[in-house]
Formats: sequence, C-alpha cells, structure tokens
Amino acid sequence: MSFRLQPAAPARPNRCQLFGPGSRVALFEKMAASDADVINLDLEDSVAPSDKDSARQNVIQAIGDVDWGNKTLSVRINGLDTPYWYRDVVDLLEQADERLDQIMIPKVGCAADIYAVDALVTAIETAKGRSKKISLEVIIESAAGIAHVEEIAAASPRLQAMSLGAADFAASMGMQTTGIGGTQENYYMAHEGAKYWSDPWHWAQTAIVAACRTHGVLPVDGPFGDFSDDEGFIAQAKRSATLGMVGKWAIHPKQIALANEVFTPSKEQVQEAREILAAMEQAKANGEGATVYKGRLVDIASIKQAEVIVRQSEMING
Ligand SMILES: CCC(=O)SCCNC(=O)CCNC(=O)[C@H](O)C(C)(C)COP(=O)(O)OP(=O)(O)OC[C@H]1O[C@@H](n2cnc3c(N)ncnc32)[C@H](O)[C@@H]1OP(=O)(O)O
Ligand SMILES: O=CC(=O)O
Ligand SMILES: [Mg+2]
Repeated sequence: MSFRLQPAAPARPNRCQLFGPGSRVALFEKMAASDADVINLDLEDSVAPSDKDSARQNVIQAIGDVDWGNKTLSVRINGLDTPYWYRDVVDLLEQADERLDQIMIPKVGCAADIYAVDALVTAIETAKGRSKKISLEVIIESAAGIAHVEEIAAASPRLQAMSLGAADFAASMGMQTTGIGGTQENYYMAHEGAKYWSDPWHWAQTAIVAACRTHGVLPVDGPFGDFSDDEGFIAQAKRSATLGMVGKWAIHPKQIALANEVFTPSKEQVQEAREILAAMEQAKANGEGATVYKGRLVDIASIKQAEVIVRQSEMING
C-alpha cells in the first residue's frame, strides 16, 4: 500500500439500481416495493422533452408521498448541456422532502461538471436549512468522461457512486453498434475458423473501477438493454463483479433478482473466504506469512481478498 491509504467506499448495498421514467407515475409504487437497493427516478433520457416539467413535479411529489423503505433514493437530473438541469436541481432541493438521498449527474465530462452541481446543491441546502446532505452519483458515458475519469472520481466528497452508461458511451465513442451492453457480434478474434468473442466494455469498466477504488467511490455497471436476455445479463454482471464493480442497473423489473444474485457473494464464496482467514490465522500462530489452502498458495494478500467477500456479505446480510 502507498503511504496514501485507499479510502473505503460507502458501506451500503448497491447491488441493483432500478430505473423508471419520472413521467410514468404508475411505476413509482412498484419500484418502491421492489428488491432493488437503489431507486433512480429519471428526469433525463427516458423522459420526452415535452414532459420534462411534469416529470420533475411527479418526482418531487413522489419523494415525499411514496414509502421508499430503506432504499437509497436517487433522481437522475438532465445533463449540463441542456436547459433543464439547473431547474431540476433547484426544484428538487427547494421542494422535495428530505427523504431524497442522492442526485445522479449524467454525461459528466470533467471535474468541473461536478463542481457546478455541488456548488448549486450546497447553496440551496444552506439557504433552505436542509439537514440531510445530498450525495452525488455520476455516469461515465462519453469519451471525455472516460478520458477524465480519475479527476471526476476525485471531484467532490459528496460523490458516492459512478456508473458506466453503455448506450451513450457507445454513441460518444463512435462505436459501430446499437446494442446496450453485453456481447457485440463484431467484437471477436478469429482463430482456425472459430470465433472468440471479447468484451468491448472491459477497458472502460476497469478504468472506472481503478478511479473509484482510488477515491472511495462505488463502481457500478450500467444498463443492459435486452431485458429478454437473462443469460446475457448474468454473464455481463458476473464479469463486472469479477472486475470489482458492486452492482448493476435494472431497466426492467425482471433484471433485479438477477443483479441481486450476482452481486451477493454466494454461501460457497463466503465459506471459502472464512476458511482462508482461518488458515491464515493458523499460519500466523505458526509464525508463517504463507501457507497452503486446498492445494494452493494463500498469504497475507489472501487475507485482504477474503475480507472483501466477507465484508460484502456482512453488509448485505447483516
Ligand atoms: C439506456 C440508457 C438509459 O438511460 S437506461 C435508464 C433510463 N431508462 C429507463 O428508466 C427505462 C426504464 N424501464 C421502462 O421504462 C420500462 O421497463 C420499459 C422498458 C419501457 C418496459 O415497460 P413495459 O412495457 O411496461 O414493461 P412490461 O409490460 O414488461 O412490465 C411488466 C410489469 O413490470 C412493471 N414495470 C415495467 N417497468 C418497470 C420499472 N422500471 N420499474 C418497476 N416496474 C416496472 C410494469 O408496470 C408491469 O407491471 P404489472 O405486471 O402490469 O403490474
Ligand atoms: O445512461 C445510460 C446509458 O447507457 O447511456
Ligand atoms: Mg445515458
């Protein structure tokens, strides 16, 4: 470890973020009753321009009226390149109940984008005497966002989570696809007549994970558009979890259980982690830094790996 210690990310479950358009009021109670850890009421790309004002009012009303239980409640505002975003922030902070936890900023391109929202949020919180400090989450979904990902992760102490937005990311990068996440038909290696598919999202995901882990932010995988493809969703989520992401969006309720399953360490994973910790306790008692567990090396680094899994499990299961 560097002399500068790695800060811990917020200790709250973030296995699934369920999205719903702010213009579809009928979905709000269903979202609240779901098993998602985080709710994202959307004012941005799932809301038509003609509905922006009414969606904002629907969301403000629902923040206070609906019982959101112990979920993290977040609202995705419009991008800083639109005429809507300042009104989203002002009205939310001036009018919405204190139940609101978080604001999601889409399409961030540099640290100054977060600075601008932070400054506005801070001024309104102070002016209105709001007692709960609103946290922020961002979406990396542009070439600029991924190029500046580390400064974005470091931009504000309010920042709790960062997602990869595969749809806008693909568009901004000029990727030749209309798929939202998952396997891309043309992204393969060819060898002796067979095709081997690779993962075009991998490099952006690892950049996000590294930036987030450096600055104590939760890294999250964004949408998987084909909600009839459970197998594809699970494969994408498993790759994300293996890379260090803590959760994934659901753009349809059927994806919630899939995300929760993948991002909750299994009984077997937790048992193995605990056995490794016990083996290392025994090694320590014997004055050893390394030992053998099930025929493989475990050493002091293995303690930290095992603790990641045990901590995740304890946070989720209590
Ligand atoms: C890609 C880039 C991004 O920015 S993604 C984030 C922004 N997008 C969104 O927020 C879209 C979220 N999803 C939706 O709007 C809908 O799920 C879409 C995809 C349009 C499908 O809606 P619909 O045709 O009603 O689905 P369905 O008939 O299969 O619904 C089955 C039951 O589930 C409900 N449902 C639907 N969506 C949600 C949701 N997001 N949250 C909670 N519940 C939902 C439906 O109302 C329906 O319920 P019921 O069985 O009739 O009681
Ligand atoms: O906002 C999400 C995306 O994929 O774009
Ligand atoms: Mg987007």
